[in-house]
Amino acid sequence: MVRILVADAMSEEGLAPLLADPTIEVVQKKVVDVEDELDQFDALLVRSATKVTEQLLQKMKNLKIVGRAGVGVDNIDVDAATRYGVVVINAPNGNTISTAEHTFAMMASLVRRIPQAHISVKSREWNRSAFVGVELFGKHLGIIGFGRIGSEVAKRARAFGMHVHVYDPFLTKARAEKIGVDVCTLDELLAQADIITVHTPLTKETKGLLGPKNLAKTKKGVYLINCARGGIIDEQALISFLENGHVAGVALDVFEQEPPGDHPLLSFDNVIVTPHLGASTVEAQVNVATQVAQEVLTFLQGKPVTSSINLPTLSKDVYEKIQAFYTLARKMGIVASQYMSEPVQEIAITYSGSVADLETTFITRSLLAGFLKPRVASTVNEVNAAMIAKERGIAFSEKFSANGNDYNNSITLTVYGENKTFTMKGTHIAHYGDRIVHFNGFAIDFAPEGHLLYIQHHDKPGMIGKVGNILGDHQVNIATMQVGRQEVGGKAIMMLSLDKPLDDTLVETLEQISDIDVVKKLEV
Ligand SMILES: NC(=O)C1=CN([C@@H]2O[C@H](COP(=O)(O)OP(=O)(O)OC[C@H]3O[C@@H](n4cnc5c(N)ncnc54)[C@H](O)[C@@H]3O)[C@@H](O)[C@H]2O)C=CC1
Ligand SMILES: O=C(O)C(=O)COP(=O)(O)O
Repeated sequence: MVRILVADAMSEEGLAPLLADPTIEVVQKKVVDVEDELDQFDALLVRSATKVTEQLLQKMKNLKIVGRAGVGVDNIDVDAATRYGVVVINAPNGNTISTAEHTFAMMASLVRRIPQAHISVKSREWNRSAFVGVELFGKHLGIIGFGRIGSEVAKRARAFGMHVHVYDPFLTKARAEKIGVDVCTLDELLAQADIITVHTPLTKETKGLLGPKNLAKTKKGVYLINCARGGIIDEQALISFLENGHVAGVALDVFEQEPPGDHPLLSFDNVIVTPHLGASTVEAQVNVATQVAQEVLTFLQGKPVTSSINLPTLSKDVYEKIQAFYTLARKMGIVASQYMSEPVQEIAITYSGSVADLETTFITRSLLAGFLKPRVASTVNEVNAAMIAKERGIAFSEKFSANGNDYNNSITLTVYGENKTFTMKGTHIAHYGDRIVHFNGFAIDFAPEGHLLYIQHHDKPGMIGKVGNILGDHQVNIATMQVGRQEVGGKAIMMLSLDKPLDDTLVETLEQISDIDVVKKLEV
């Protein structure tokens, strides 16, 4: 039974596919209420309230995936999740419209002082002259961060007859032209805008982006809006610029600390606030919960997820094309790691023929995961394989060749160890399966599966018989056997597939046969 912890409030309608699955148990409780069972969950679904820290990840020993029903993953320690091999996914566009609409609602409320007027009338006052606002029409709106939400805000601003100026260092000219906005530098935006709204993620670069220096570059009487993340507008600087009257008003949906408690900003009459409500609509909540529920289900079925933060993203089509090579690569990694039972400095992978045209990042990670699995105690998978390889000082590289060298496709793996180098080549043949066609300098043809026994020996009559007799005497049945040699009477190899794993003592017995140089058990 798969167990999923839904730690923040989420739409039941969105979670329906998980709730309806009889193989899944969904527990809808806060983390603090399931402290004793944390190691029993396979998946964790959160919004922004639950902090997915390294400590929590450590406790959730069985966790495979974290689903963020929303956009921002700043409440999740993605690096730690990656290290632990936990996939992190989000629902990037389910709440875009709701947040853009909320931003607009805040903008209109801010310039027309609707919250203040509302409180006044509710207090039985009728003070029309105290609430004279300004129009949005004809005003210059500066949008910092022109992604999904920023661009939806721009569309609405244009409908209101506003001039839209955009600053986003990652925005391509082509996209800006298509949407028809004025792309400018941050300084230009700060100097021109009557209203500034921020729609970036919270990163090292955007933290305090509107701090004392940049706020000083804004027009006197500017209005500011933050429906993205607390801290993009520096709260201390904001207080100073409100106190000196430079900033005419502020609308905040988000805070550096949430909830903000008794924050000084809350004392200003011209600061209007909501408790992180950007995504809080029925529609957005159904959208984001549906997206993460579907993705988690897909993931638990062993299929590729499309909105992962720490995995290469694959479409279903691409996944279907790479799946065979993904499996072949994994097996090659497992075999190579056991054969090269020594410290390794570099792994070079060459993709040839049809596989060279595919998205190979995932295939490479699969190979690395296979290679590292016997060497590391912790979970290793596609999520953290590249990171673990780097941590262990194992460099890896990919090369591509259009020519498959007699094969429609092939993956050649070269492992550089401290004392030796090992090469193997594998191919995937439709309706036949995975085959290793070169092994350690020998042409051969075997399936990388099950209990394999590799023997390197001198090409002499009777060698196969000697091995066969010993295995037979110990009730070990040989399922298949492939042989290869470099030249008559030279070095030769046998690759045996056995019906059961071999005891180490038997390996030692085989090693003692004269003319046998190497015996390796390879378990795939
Ligand atoms: N208040 C709420 O309830 C919600 C808040 N959000 C927040 O809104 C923000 C935007 O979300 P989306 O538009 O979906 O994200 P997005 O990823 O589509 O857009 C972010 C944009 O910011 C730009 N950017 C990154 N660094 C920048 C920098 N230093 N200066 C200027 N631009 C920069 C990126 O190029 C990108 O175009 C996020 O912080 C998200 O967490 C999202 C949904 C709901
Ligand atoms: O999606 C986002 O980034 C949000 O900020 C929404 O947060 P929430 O899911 O409403 O806690």
